[in-house]
Amino acid sequence: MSDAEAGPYAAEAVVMDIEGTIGSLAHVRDVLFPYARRRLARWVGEQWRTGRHSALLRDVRAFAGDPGLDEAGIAGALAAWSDADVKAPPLKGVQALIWAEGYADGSLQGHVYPEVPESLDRWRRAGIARYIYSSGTRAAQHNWFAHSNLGDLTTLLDGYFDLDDAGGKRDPESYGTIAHTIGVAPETIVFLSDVREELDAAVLAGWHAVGVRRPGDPRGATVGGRHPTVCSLDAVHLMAADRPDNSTATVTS
Ligand SMILES: CSCCC(=O)C(=O)COP(=O)(O)O
Ligand SMILES: [Mg+2]
Repeated sequence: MSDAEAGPYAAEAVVMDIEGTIGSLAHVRDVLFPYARRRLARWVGEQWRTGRHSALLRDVRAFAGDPGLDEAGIAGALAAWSDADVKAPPLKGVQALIWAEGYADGSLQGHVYPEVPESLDRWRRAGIARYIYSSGTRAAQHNWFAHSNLGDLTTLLDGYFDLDDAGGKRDPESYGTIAHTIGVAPETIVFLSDVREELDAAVLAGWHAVGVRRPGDPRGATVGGRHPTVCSLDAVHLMAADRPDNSTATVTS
C-alpha cells in the first residue's frame, strides 16, 4: 500500500518526472509511442530525401554503433528502440519532432492528472520552483504541457531538463547537474518519480525523493526501496526553504 502523505519537506525546488508521475503511463504507451511509431519510416524517408535533420540521422547511426546504416537501417533501429522503450536520445529527438506535428494539428494532447495544476500553483504561490526532468526532449515536454488535456500549463513551470542536458535519469551525476544549473542546494530539492532507480539516483545526489504510483498502475502501489510513495501530488507537502538570494533560475525550452 502507498503512504497517505509525504513530507513536509523544506524545499527550494521540486523536480518532477512526467510518465507515470504527472501524466498517465498508458497515455505514453498507448497513444504517444504508437503515434510516432506509425510515422517513423515515412519521417526517416523524408529526411533522407531532403537532407533535413541529417545531424539527427547521424546521431541514430552513432547510438546504434553502425556508421553505415542506410535509410531502412535507421528506420529499423528507431522502431526497435521504440518497441523496447530504450531511452535513446536520438529516438527521443525524432519522437519529439513527430509528436510536434500532432500537437500542432490538434490530434495529440499531453495528459496530466486532475490535481496537477492546483499542486503546481500551490507550490508556485509558496515560492517553490517547479521543474520537469523527463526522458522526452525539452521540446516534447514543453508541448506536453502547452497542449495538455487541462489546457496550457507552461506558466506553472520554471524549466525543463532532458537526457541531453542533464544525462540519464538513473545516474546520480544527472541530479548534481540539475542542482548546479538551477542554483539550488541538493538537500532542498524534492524529486517525484514512479521509478525506484531514478529516486535512488536522486537520493545519492543528496535530494529528497518521493515515489508516485497512480491507482491502477500495473507495477503496484509502491515504488519499493526506502522511498515514501504517494498516489497523488496532493499528498506531497512542501514548504518554502530559505533561498540565500531569493531568486529562481528559469530554464526555457
Ligand atoms: C514528453 S514526455 C514523453 C515521454 C517519453 O518519451 C518517455 O520516455 C517517458 O519518460 P519519463 O522520463 O517521463 O518517464
Ligand atoms: Mg516516469
